[in-house]
Amino acid sequence: MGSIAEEEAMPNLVGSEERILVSVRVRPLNEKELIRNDLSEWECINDTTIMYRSNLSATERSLYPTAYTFDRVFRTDSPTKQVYEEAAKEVALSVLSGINSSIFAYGQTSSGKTYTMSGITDFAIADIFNYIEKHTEREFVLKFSALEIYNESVRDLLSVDSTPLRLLDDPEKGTVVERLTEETLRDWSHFQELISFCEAQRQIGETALNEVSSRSHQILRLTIESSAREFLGNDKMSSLSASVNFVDLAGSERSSQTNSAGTRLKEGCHINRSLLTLGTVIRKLSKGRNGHIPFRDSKLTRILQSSLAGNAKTAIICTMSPARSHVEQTRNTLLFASCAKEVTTNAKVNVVVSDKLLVKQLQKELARLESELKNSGPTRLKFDSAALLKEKDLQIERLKKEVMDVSMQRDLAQSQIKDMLQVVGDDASSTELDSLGHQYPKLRVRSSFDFENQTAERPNLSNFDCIESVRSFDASQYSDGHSISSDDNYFQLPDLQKNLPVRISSPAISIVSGDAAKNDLDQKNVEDSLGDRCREVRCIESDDLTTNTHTHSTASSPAVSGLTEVDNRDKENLDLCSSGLKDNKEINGLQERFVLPSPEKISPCPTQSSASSSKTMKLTRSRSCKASLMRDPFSDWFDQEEMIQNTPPIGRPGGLQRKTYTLNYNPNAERLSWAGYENSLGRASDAQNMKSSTYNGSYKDNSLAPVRKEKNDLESSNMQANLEVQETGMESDVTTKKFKDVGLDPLQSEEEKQLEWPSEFKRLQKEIIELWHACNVSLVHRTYFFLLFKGDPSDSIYMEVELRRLFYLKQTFDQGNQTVEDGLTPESSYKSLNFCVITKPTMRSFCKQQEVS
Ligand SMILES: Nc1ncnc2c1ncn2[C@@H]1O[C@H](COP(=O)(O)OP(=O)(O)OP(=O)(O)O)[C@@H](O)[C@H]1O
Repeated sequence: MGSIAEEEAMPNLVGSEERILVSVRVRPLNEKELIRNDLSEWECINDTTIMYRSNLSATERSLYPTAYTFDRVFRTDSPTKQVYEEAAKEVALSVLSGINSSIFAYGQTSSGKTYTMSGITDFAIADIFNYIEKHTEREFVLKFSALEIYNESVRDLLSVDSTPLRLLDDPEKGTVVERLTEETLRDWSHFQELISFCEAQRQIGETALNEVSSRSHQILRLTIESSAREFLGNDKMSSLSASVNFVDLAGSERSSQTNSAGTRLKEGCHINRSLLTLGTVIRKLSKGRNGHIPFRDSKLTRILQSSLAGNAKTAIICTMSPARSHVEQTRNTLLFASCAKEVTTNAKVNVVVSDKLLVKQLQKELARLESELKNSGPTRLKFDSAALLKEKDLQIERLKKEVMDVSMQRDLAQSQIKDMLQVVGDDASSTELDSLGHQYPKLRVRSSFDFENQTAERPNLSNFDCIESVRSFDASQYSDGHSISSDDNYFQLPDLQKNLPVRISSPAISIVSGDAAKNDLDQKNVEDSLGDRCREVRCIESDDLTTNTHTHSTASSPAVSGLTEVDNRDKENLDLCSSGLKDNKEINGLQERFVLPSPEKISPCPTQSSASSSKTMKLTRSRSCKASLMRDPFSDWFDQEEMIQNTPPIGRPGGLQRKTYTLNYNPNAERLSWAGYENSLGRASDAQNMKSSTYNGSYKDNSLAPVRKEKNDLESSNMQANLEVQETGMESDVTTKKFKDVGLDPLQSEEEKQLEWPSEFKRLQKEIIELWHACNVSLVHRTYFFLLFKGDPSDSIYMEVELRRLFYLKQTFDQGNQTVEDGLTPESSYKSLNFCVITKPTMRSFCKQQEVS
């Protein structure tokens, strides 16, 4: 070993890969083996190779090698001193140079591990004391600790307290044993004293193979810190610190051979399990350190992790019996040894530097780096800054352009909102509507689309850049989770042409211009600029493309029957909803503050007139759209709370009443108007008709399609999106029962009414997203629900009802596939939903595109 002073001056801080030193020691046949005339089957043919003497059968030859080579092989007559000198000394004493080291004894029970290890420990400690005595220029501090792992519990062998100790993970030291006693070793006799104490403490039991069999893994650890005396206490002081482990493993054993039962059997199981883990760790390490190494699978491998694969020099001495009766176990030992040969560790000198010295070293390093930067810096910096400037310029240009676009969008959006406000403001000033509103607060703005018949007039999709920004919520497209905005209120709908009625000619609504390619950004920006006042457009449409092929038609046309089918399905869904919601506390908790919805709200059906209103579009189901108002929707909601609560919530005797209006957009004036509504204002008789419009169909007999009394002039003008303002009620007897059944009883408790809608709504929005992800199927039936948020709480009600339905479907879907009604499984119902949530700017963009086209 070189001078420690020299090594300290240039310590091996980097470390180097080094293979584990593996030796095999063969003990002589013991008395028992001799008595039963066991033969010695192994022969050490030289200092490094051991051979199996007997002829192997053909099968054995294919399985086992006959010769095994290791760093060193010790014959039966080799004394322990020789084993120490040649197989352990160098590794053990490297601790004096600040290098961690470990010496293991591994082998079958009664093979001589304890015999070998105790000798090696003694020799090593003696050598260490000798070294210390000779090197008076350094000051050494020796700390000794001892532990055993017995039945997977760690015990302090230097303490009489047998409480299991915990293992902790230290970022620097690795696994450490909590509260392990560390004795400062004074001299040789002190060491002998401690060793005797440990031996007395260690778990030993008698087995058929060994009268004093070690039933635990024992780890004796000696930590040595040393410093040059001349630097003691000054700035230059640094010290070396390392540990050497002497590990006497419990022996692998076969319960049949050890005749173990009860406690011994339990011990044997723990021993074998931890040794198995050790074997696995060694085997994996021998193949490189790629992949997971199960160090944490046993306390033994956890504690020895750094010795097996980290900063340590390691020697393993495998002990074996030469007896034929143990040949199988011996082969296992040799196999373990062969793997261990391939394992490398990375030992380095562990220098403990004083704080002052550390600061000095760091300052020096800093100065070096600064000078390096000065020398090579200018050219690189110049280059870097030029590239950076160019990039920034480009970025500024891009941003300027975006700002312009966004400003334009904002201006147009604001003007549109102004128009809409004006429209609704006019509405609000109408005495008639006011009175209607108070009587029937659940006003709807509905759009009816008929788009299946427009095949010939299908838009050239290339004309619809905005389509990219209005994407279908086909769950399959979202299986990878892409395209969902981080904003819960904002979704991108990738497949508009499949889901929305698109026409090039005569757009019903055409609003604002914008760069379709920047739709996403525009939408967000415009959305931001509008703030809470312009929330979003929500769309849920029911469209059975395969079964409900409707033509635009009159009430008596086949299309109507098709529509009825759709509505029937919706009714079924509502029924499902109704029955399923009964026990759902979560959902029931959401009902507060809401006027009970009518069936039409849940399953809006196209009226006859709406069915005929669009010549070229198939009307599969009416939609509900409501223009966003400038006022905060939620404040509006609260403003109108009283009105809602004072309003008979579920219709009046006489049944459903509704009226419809058409939302018309005048591209020249850039103005939206409610054509039907204006008509109705202008004609008291119409209003009267509307009021008397009664939903005659029974909820039970599937006649959900509401009767539309109003047919305005614009409906015949080939408008695509006829938005109906409908006022709904319902058969009170049927509905009250229904909604009572499902927990939507209007007679809510005061407490329930206090719950805040906005936060609930936020939560529901999140639920929609989750549902959407769960709905990972290709959809035949689709349900879209347009909802332009405004201050009218009826929107919220509508939304809520749809959500309840969703919840119910989700709930039943999650519970299994039990058929609910009419052969309709919750799964099929659930899967039949396809949700589109379209932001208002997206909608505008879409409409604008229609106008352009
Ligand atoms: N090389 C050897 N020369 C002479 N006797 C030996 C040698 N090795 C072991 N023995 C004897 O064999 C017996 C068993 O040895 P030891 O207790 O060391 O085995 P072990 O592997 O530690 O067993 P266990 O795993 O059960 O604790 C002891 O009596 C020991 O003296």
